[in-house]
Amino acid sequence: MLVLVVGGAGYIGSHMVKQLVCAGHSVVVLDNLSTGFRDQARYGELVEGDLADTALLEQLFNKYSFDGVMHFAAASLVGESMQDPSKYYRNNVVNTLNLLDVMVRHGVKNFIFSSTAATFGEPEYVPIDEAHPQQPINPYGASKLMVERILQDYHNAYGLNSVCLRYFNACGADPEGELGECHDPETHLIPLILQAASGRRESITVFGRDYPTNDGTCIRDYIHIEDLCSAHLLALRTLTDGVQQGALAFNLGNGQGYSVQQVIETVEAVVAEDGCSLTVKEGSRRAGDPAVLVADATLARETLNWQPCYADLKTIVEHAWAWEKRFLNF
Ligand SMILES: O=c1ccn([C@@H]2O[C@H](COP(=O)(O)OP(=O)(O)O[C@H]3O[C@H](CO)[C@H](O)[C@H](O)[C@H]3O)[C@@H](O)[C@H]2O)c(=O)[nH]1
Repeated sequence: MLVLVVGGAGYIGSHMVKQLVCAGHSVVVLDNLSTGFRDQARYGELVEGDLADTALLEQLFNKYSFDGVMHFAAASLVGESMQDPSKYYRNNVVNTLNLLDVMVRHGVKNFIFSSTAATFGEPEYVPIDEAHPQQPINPYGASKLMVERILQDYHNAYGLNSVCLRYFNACGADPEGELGECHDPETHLIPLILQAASGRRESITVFGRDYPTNDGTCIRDYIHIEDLCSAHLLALRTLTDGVQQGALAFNLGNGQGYSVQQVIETVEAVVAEDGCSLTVKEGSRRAGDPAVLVADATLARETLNWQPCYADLKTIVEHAWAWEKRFLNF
């Protein structure tokens, strides 16, 4: 297969490109390297640019006959989306429309879209399955839900087949240590704790201990990047093989929640093996954080035959720590 991976130099996209190449597929990466890194684009052919550039998209689709497109490029900071919704609707919705319209014009029918648990908003029940109401509470979640709805209409009108994969908490790193998480700024819990352990950051702050959970800290469903990527590959295959058609959507998580406190304790245990420790500070709640977010991913397991390999948080943290350790002089 020849696959276009948009945002293929970012955290999730770069792992996806490696997995596609290792599975014997050819990949063209489109990335403007604003959040992606040249160093992360070590597989596939890199084209620098973004989805706002429709002339570039036309050129790419004229040059290559893609079997499918995977779209990872998005702005994804909840807080920023409240301050600057225009950026989110333009980047995540308008630019995605540019891509979809080029696909339709060139008859490319298979599309895999990075969606998010944020499309559900405040959970009415957990674990969250696909039947859960989607009522996003921030522009980031709303922008992703808009694309989910657009994809349904594009299937009905233009026969575009798509799979939306709603990530819970993506984490971990390439088990071979070649790729990992490098957001700037970093906002995600596991890399922040690891940076506190490696000395790149002074401390980690717990955002609230007064949630209605066992230890008072928020619970999340941490899903290894490799498992996320394997679901994408299965999703693409189910479309290209003609097994499934339509505008599909699946929730992706392990179905097991860990509290912030449990994550900190797991990291402490892993980094202690290298003689490292960290300073934990107490903070107040972060606006917009639900107490518990856990996925019911039964549909993905049954429909795509998806079998995540890394349900154990310690292994996830070990892979992320191996990546973080390149900043230490070990
Ligand atoms: O310094 C920190 C950072 C995070 N947390 C806590 O750790 C948990 C996880 O926070 P992350 O920021 O790592 O992840 P989120 O659950 O907020 O974010 C996830 O869900 C979001 C939508 O809800 C977006 O999709 C985002 O990209 C995805 O990682 C939350 O309870 C948060 O309050 C802290 O206590 N301290």
